[in-house]
Amino acid sequence: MNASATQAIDTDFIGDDALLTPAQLEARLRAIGAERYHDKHPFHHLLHSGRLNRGQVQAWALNRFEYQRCIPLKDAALLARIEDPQLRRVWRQRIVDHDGERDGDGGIARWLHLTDALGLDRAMVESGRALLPATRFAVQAYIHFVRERSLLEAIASSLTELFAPTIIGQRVSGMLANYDFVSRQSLAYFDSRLHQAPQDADFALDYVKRNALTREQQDAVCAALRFKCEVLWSMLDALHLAYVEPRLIPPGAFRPDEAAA
Ligand SMILES: O=C(O)c1cc(C(=O)O)c2c(n1)C(=O)C(=O)c1cc(C(=O)O)[nH]c1-2
Repeated sequence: MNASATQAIDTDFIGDDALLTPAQLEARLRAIGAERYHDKHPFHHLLHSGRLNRGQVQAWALNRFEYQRCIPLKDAALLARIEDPQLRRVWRQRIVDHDGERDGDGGIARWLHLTDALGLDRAMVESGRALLPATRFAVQAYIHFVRERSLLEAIASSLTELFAPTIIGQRVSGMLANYDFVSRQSLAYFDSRLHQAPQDADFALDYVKRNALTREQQDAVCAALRFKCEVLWSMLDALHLAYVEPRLIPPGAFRPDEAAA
């Protein structure tokens, strides 16, 4: 689909209530990402273009760890509600990807290599005690959404991953080019995500296209993706307000100047 076709779709107002074809549903989902994914957030542009200092990058990695830590919790909540063994078999791989098969393996461990490499204290990172309150609330909102909504909406809420490979590619090349305190090795987390995210997203997209069989379900799928874009967006809003401008760091949250060695 070309860019003008993407922009032509109003992602909030969906005119009539006719059933969409699977291709039309996919086009709507892609239009939501094109408009609302967190690659449009100013904090991401600052991060990728080298305009953050080490303390600000530390704050990003520390807060993103909360998202990483909770992804397997939300996938376990989702898994617990799947009746179909075949679907459960596919979905459980997401938990393995994050937790690994043994200590030191998997996405969470790789994210901790990044926070280590950035000079953050591992116990502080793992404790979550220096998180921004809004990070905590956004991540919890995602877990609650997956627990409480229909399985179809829960699966649809993972569809932000459709848009992740592009931003990950930009992030890795941008951070390597622009920060001398970031090495290829410390960004190893993203190497795995580059092949995991498309597999996960393609599977979830195919699932929602085959299972959203009424217009109401199709609208619910679109709303789930909008919700998830808001989760990611609000996490970056919080980072921007606390660490870029107006530098309003909440009480108890990470203070870069003190921690940056
Ligand atoms: O780096 C990113 O921008 C980014 C975005 C997303 C996303 O779009 O939700 C995920 C990830 N990374 C990621 O690493 C990850 O494991 C992940 C799991 C999920 C999910 O909703 O199940 N999203 C994402």
